[in-house]
Amino acid sequence: MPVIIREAVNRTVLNVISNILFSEDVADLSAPGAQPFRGLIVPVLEEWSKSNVSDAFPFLAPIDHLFGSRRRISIHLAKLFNFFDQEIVQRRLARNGTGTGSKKNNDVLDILLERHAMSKLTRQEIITFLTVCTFIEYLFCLQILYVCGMFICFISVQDMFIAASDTSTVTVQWAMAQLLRHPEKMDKVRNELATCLAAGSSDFVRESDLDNLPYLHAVVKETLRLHPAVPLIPREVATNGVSLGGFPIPIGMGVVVNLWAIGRDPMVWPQPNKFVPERFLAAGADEAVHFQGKDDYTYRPFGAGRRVCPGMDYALRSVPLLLASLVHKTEWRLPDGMAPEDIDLNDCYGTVLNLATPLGAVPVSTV
Ligand code: HEM
Repeated sequence: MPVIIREAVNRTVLNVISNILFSEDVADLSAPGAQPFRGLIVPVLEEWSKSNVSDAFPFLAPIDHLFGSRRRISIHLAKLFNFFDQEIVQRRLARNGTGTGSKKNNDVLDILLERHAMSKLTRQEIITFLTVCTFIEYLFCLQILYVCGMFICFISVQDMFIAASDTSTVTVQWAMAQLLRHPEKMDKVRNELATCLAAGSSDFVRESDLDNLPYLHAVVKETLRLHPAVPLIPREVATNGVSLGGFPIPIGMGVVVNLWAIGRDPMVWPQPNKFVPERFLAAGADEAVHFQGKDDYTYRPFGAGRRVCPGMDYALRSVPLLLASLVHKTEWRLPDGMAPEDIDLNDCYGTVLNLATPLGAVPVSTV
């Protein structure tokens, strides 16, 4: 039975976030079908991505608040708030010694409750913080303001959209699709992992192993070059005297930076449409095509400047770790009758750049 890679990775990503926040898994990796926690998030994101009449006619905002998606969002958010409120209640009971579970978990909730005990944070502020942390992987147009020495977060939904899907998940999915399409590259990743982990005592890939897995990182880099999760970045020209390709761009004009096209520029990348992780291993290549770039802008899958992706460092640890965990000691086979070249690498662009056809593969344990 094929596993839908995107679904499995997405559940794992959710569990990573929930464990950082309150030391619990919120998604069941083995249960098929809809997940209760995801069921709390997805309706909010769906409503967020819909247009409101007041987007075009701001004076009609009161009507949206009464009948539009803003009203439905508050109903869905109330359910999520209630979920976090229960988490707070249970943790406080455990800390008082009257509930079950561990008294101290050294997670974000513990830190927030300590601030609460010092009267530096209200319960509602804790709930707001947990909610924003949950969405931060999903949200794209968002601003975080720091108020009163503690985070109070306001989400500013711009007039475009909310990313209802998550960047790390699609990147892992693209990497798996390319590795299954190129079995010889998959073998290289697996051999590198086997060699690296044979030197240690663990069967599991750990974050500390990542420093010894250059080919794995090259695969992630090549995946981001060909399939940047966020392919288009909107910007507004902020100064006078800007020109692009000889055309003057007036101040205030909107421009769109096309990371997808930059990654496939034949002037920069030989055989631009081919999946060749080795190009990132050539002598000096790593220096020249580092994510932060040099002075040129030939490789910027996380954007650039003041608005550069703040999740970059986290993504550059979590994406390789997720990918390595998927392929280490598990062989992935394509569904019966499917050849590597049958994998559909066409993309579709909604809020992130996704595979048009979800990737399914059959895991076979090699332990
Ligand atoms: C492979 C994974 C990821 C990719 C390819 C990616 C890519 C990007 C890109 C291209 C931008 C726009 C940057 C710009 O405007 O110059 C961005 C913005 C952003 N990313 Fe990521 N991202 C990833 C993962 C993450 C993660 C894991 C988080 C949070 C934990 C995150 C949070 C954000 C936020 C909050 C912004 C908006 C920053 C702003 O507008 O000031 N991203 N990301």
